[in-house]
Amino acid sequence: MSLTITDSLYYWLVNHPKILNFSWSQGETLGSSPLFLTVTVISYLSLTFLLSNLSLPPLPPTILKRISVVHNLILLALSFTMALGCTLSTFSHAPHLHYILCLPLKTPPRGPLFFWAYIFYLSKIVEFIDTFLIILSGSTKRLTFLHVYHHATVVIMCYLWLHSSQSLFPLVLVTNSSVHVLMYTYYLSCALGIRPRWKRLVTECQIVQFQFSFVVLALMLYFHVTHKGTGCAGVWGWCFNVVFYSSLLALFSDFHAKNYGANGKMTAPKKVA
Ligand SMILES: CC(C)(COP(=O)(O)OP(=O)(O)OC[C@H]1O[C@@H](n2cnc3c(N)ncnc32)[C@H](O)[C@@H]1OP(=O)(O)O)[C@@H](O)C(=O)NCCC(=O)NCCSC(=O)CC(=O)O
Repeated sequence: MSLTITDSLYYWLVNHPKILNFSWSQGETLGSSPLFLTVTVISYLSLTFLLSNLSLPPLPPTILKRISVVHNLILLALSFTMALGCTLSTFSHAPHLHYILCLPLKTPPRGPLFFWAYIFYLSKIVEFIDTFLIILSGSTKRLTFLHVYHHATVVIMCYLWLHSSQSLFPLVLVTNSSVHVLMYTYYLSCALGIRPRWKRLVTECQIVQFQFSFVVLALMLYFHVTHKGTGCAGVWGWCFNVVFYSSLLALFSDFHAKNYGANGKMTAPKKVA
């Protein structure tokens, strides 16, 4: 029985023909052109700026609650599936651990690992809805620089992963999707009217994931420099990730200090379940 479940999981998340034969081809795959990326990011930023300055009346709470519940459920399920799919793909398609930290130069962006990188990229566009939920709730003070900067920049990072076959993306993808399972469970509970006591744990898991990313980035650099021959694929993406994760680590540390204070207590406590 357990063998059947494992076989089904491998079929649907790794060996399905659509996954096995996936290929990111520049300009052909949906979302793979630089124009698509530019229009997507500029539209997100413009719409966010416009809608937040229009002083729209907030959506009635019951409607907002229903939309939030559906949106958070979708992203919770998607994050779980991406973490599992990419983990299983790594086990069955990475020849050795070294491979996921240092892809050989000119690795073509195809097969299961890149399929999950592509789904992850598209999921970051779906996450734009988070921003519109904040605007539609009327709590624009929650529309922080951290939030908008993160949502706009992470899409560019995922595009670069695919475009440059960036080494180490499988580890970052699995870590981030796992943290997002926790984060969307938190948001789902809030939308259902239950405010979890473990908000701080979510923030701390996010901070640990950024710290862990630096370990992974350092390992990739080590392999790149010491690798006999050509080094690892995606060194420009590596530079982008260093800058992006450093900024997120600083912003999240600041968020942590402001929200939970130096003694670990929430500075502005809300009703908890
Ligand atoms: C605990 C956090 C996850 C969230 O902190 P916040 O202070 O934003 O959270 P909060 O307690 O005010 O959120 C609860 C409110 O959000 C509403 N809400 C429900 N679903 C939502 C959704 N999908 N997106 C945004 N808001 C949502 C709830 O109904 C509730 O409204 P009400 O209060 O009215 O009942 C934190 O660690 C964090 O990430 N803070 C940064 C802000 C942010 O935007 N994070 C997400 C993207 S960054 C990211 O994702 C990094 C990563 O990759 O890990």
